[in-house]
Amino acid sequence: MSESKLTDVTTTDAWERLDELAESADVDLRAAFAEDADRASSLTFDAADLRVDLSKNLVDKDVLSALLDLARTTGVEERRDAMFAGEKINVTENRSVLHTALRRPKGAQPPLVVDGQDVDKDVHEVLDRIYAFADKVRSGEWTGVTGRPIETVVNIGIGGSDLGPVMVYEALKPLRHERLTARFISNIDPTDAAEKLGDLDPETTLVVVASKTFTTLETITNARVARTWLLDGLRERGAIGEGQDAEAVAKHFVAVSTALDKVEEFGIDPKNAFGFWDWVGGRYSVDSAIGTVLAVVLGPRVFSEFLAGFRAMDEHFLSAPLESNVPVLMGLINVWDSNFLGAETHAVLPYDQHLHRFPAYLQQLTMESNGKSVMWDGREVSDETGEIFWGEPGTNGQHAFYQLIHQGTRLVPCDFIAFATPSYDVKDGDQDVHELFLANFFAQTKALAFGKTADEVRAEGIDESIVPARTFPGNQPTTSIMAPKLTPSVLGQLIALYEHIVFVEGTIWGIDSFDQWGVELGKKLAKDLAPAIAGDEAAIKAQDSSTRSLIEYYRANRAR
Ligand SMILES: O=P(O)(O)OC[C@H]1O[C@](O)(CO)[C@@H](O)[C@@H]1O
Repeated sequence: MSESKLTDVTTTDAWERLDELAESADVDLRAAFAEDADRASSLTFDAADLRVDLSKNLVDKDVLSALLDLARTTGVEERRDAMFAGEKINVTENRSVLHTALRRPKGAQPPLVVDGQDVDKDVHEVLDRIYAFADKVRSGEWTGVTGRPIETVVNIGIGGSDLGPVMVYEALKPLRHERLTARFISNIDPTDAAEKLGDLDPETTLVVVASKTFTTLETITNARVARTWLLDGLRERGAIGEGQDAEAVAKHFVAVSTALDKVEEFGIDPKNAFGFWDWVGGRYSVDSAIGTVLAVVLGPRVFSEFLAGFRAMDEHFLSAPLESNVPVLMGLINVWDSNFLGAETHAVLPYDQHLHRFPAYLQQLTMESNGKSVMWDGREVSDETGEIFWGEPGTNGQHAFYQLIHQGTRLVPCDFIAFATPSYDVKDGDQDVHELFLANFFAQTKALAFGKTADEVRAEGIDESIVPARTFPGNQPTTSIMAPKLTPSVLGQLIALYEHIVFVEGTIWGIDSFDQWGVELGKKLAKDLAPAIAGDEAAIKAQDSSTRSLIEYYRANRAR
């Protein structure tokens, strides 16, 4: 997208209209549902296998029509098509943004060729290699250096090289190979590696070092720690002798990266490395080779169903008209809530224990993507960007923070996610426990939308003095997302849905959702601070007084 095409969205007619509507319109959900018997059906949409009910949001026909104008004015469809075609829409890094190419089926037409690169061919070559490797590990043909089959796959990565794999593993764990489990080391806090490796048997452990850049301090440090752990462990039990380190590393370490030269420098055989490309952002990479741990433990069939799910949502995003395009509508409603109604945060509340890491995954996807204050032409934005995402699975959250959503002073839009069929059929006597669980899901969005009036409270004979405390204002916006079951495909659909929501919001705000310069300064400073922490007096003196005194506290209190 050329700079000249970028108009500050806040200067557009659509924005002005939305400002007016926010001043004048006061959508009352009780009244809106009472007046329009078709509200639920007209605001419920299907996208692939997802049923998405937007009717409990604070929108009416005028608001939606102005929001759709905003999407047209800001060229959401044109920029979407540019992204899928491989145009360099990541302007600050001069890169294409092609995570959607990772899930194109073999033989998709027309083929995707970008800058002379046959993207489809490259994607499927890597996928085929990953699947062949996964099959070998799963069948027991690939063994550790002592000939024993692999039992634990340890993924070492951070950010996008961790959050996606761990979230998907947790979500689909019942589908894992019966011999294989996965563990995930991400934090440079030595506790993480110590606890995750401590009780493992090096003879049956395979380490996947996952890093797009292969320079990330946490990952490279943890990979070295794991290599030392592996070699020491094998030596201690006499499993390897002098000169066998490289052989052991070759059987127990594989790597995933865009920087295959650095993988080799680290000592991992490039034969055991799976590549991807700079046009896959870290937080958009779970469906690239970064998912190798998943292909191994869950299997190639599960992984390909997962990819097909992403693709199904991509097709919806590409082809549905704006008026029924779910990622577009959800992105627009998020803009309405945060820029016009003053919502400061956005909760995502999955009613499925297997999705317990989904909110953490979405935090990186949404906040690293859209936490920006300059537009892609370098000018400062004129209004808020980047929603703050947070959440926990239901029903746990109900007993923790829902009070604030129901009766606090803030507007907290919530996405509720649930599945018709549970992973486990459990009965409490005659009671289907999943039905109890879903009763909570339905009850919460109902209570948030319609509340409980003072008269309804009084009608229950409540003492007048506590009627205000027991009244629920309602009118809290929610979106309900349901699907038949949490399958690999449905999970892929959900992830792609949020990827595209982020894209829509970023396009409207005119920001580059695909860079992450904001994390660079801290990374650099951490490296620069190392000498001061190690006791270099000159380096300590060079610090500001607060940092200096914190380092001095550390040095005085570190027990060894
Ligand atoms: O995969 P890498 O290169 O190790 O990076 C890990 C993560 O670090 C970040 O660059 C941010 O620090 C993320 O965007 C990325 O997912």
